[in-house]
Amino acid sequence: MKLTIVGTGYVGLVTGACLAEVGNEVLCLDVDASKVADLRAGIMPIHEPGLEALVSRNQQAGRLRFTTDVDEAVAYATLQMIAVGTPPGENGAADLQHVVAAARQIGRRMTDYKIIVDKSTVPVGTADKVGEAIAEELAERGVQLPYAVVSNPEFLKEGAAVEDFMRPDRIVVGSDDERATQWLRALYQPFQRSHERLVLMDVRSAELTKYAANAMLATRISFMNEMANLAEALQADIEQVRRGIGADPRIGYQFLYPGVGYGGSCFPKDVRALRRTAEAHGVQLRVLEAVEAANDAQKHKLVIKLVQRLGASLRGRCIALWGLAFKPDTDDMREAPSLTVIDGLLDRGARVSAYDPTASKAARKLLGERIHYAASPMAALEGADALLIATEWKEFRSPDFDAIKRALKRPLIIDGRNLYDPAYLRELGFVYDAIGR
Ligand SMILES: NC(=O)c1ccc[n+]([C@@H]2O[C@H](COP(=O)([O-])OP(=O)(O)OC[C@H]3O[C@@H](n4cnc5c(N)ncnc54)[C@H](O)[C@@H]3O)[C@@H](O)[C@H]2O)c1
Ligand SMILES: O=c1ccn([C@@H]2O[C@H](COP(=O)(O)OP(=O)(O)O[C@H]3O[C@H](CO)[C@@H](O)[C@H](O)[C@H]3O)[C@@H](O)[C@H]2O)c(=O)[nH]1
Repeated sequence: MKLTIVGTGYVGLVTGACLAEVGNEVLCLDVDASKVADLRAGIMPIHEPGLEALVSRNQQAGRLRFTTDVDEAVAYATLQMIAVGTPPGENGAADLQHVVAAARQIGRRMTDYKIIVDKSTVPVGTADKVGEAIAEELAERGVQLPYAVVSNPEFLKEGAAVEDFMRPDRIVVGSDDERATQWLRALYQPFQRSHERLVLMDVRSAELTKYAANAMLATRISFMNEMANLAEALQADIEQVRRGIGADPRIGYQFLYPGVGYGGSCFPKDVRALRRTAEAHGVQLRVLEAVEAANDAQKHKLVIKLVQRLGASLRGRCIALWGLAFKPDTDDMREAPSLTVIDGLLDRGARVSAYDPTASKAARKLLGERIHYAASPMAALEGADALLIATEWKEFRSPDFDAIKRALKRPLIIDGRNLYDPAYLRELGFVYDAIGR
């Protein structure tokens, strides 16, 4: 099958490469000419495990191409998948300008039946807006052509995006058009050989499903962060509590890790956008209000703990920070909790020496030279008064604690990801503060 992907970011590029991998011919369109030039030259715009090899293999096989030419992209395929960004607008609602622009550029050029697939995360009613934008463009041209708008939200996680796409738990397709449904069923057939994964529903329900899923996961995290704060006050250990509740199959183990708050390009913006949607329809989402407030507070937790140890002013102090990316295995800095930690440290007069295996370049774009970017975990510790951990990269899990102790001015570790055994670290002579234990 031939298909066009509009927007070659995290979702568009992974979707394009994975759909090419199963034999489709995919043309990825982007307005960012330098991104397209890099991709053509084999340079990946993002760090995502397995992606580079996948892109390169399918490029070489001629199944995956990149372009900035909108005429070519619209003419290329019946299936036009929109995977452009939907960043938060002024009041937190999803900004749909890129989605609508993508729809208009299709409407302006199409000459036959098109299926427009919304893969971007978009509020309920967006498929109608996309349909209207296309209808307006067609009317302007004085032509009548058939088209369908389908909602097919994406559930991949950064850091595991290729794996998530290739082995989906479910594929949600919201369609009110039988012909379009059949196309989508055929497109996803290779991903459901062992059992049916397609969850078919109406368009509006599919749009809401995406937000409901992210809101539910964000709720679990904020709930656990609050339980962790309570565990600290009660001298209980949240890690033991986590195992105790996760064993209940009704609860399960996943997404129960307390930490420095959720970040990334999805949970914060999607929780906010869902709240705005609800407000616009006169519905109060009290739970999500609290989820967001709890998360905002949690992002300050590391600095609060540090201040409890070193005092309110951090002037003259150097603080080492391990981890900048919002989660491991990505270089994405969008809404990374580390940014709140860094602001808190700099505001109190500290110098920050940070190490991240992949995200330093992306962090530098946001922070410039306000912090020092160390070349290795150990280099970040030289002369530092304490070590803070914001991201659970694998390479931080089993460090040389003797070397850490020698490098730090005082043996103080404040761990926002509960990587180590508190009893063991105290035995080694560290002052070790974690989350909820
Ligand atoms: N990042 C994730 O893990 C993830 C997962 C699931 C869903 N989503 C959703 O998918 C959407 C895309 O997210 P992302 O992280 O991939 O965004 P991104 O910012 O990484 O990529 C978007 C791309 O679209 C391009 N673009 C913008 N307007 C365009 C146009 N008119 N024509 C062609 N290209 C255009 C941009 O240049 C950019 O390269 C968002 O709605 C997001 O919420 C993201
Ligand atoms: O137990 C947990 C799990 C996650 N997090 C944090 O939550 C954030 C989001 O993590 P994760 O969900 O793994 O990454 P994303 O790439 O943001 O993926 C989410 O957002 C995507 C975009 O909508 C969806 O497609 C995915 O299904 C959804 O998991 C990160 O800051 C994590 O550190 C925790 O604090 N505790």
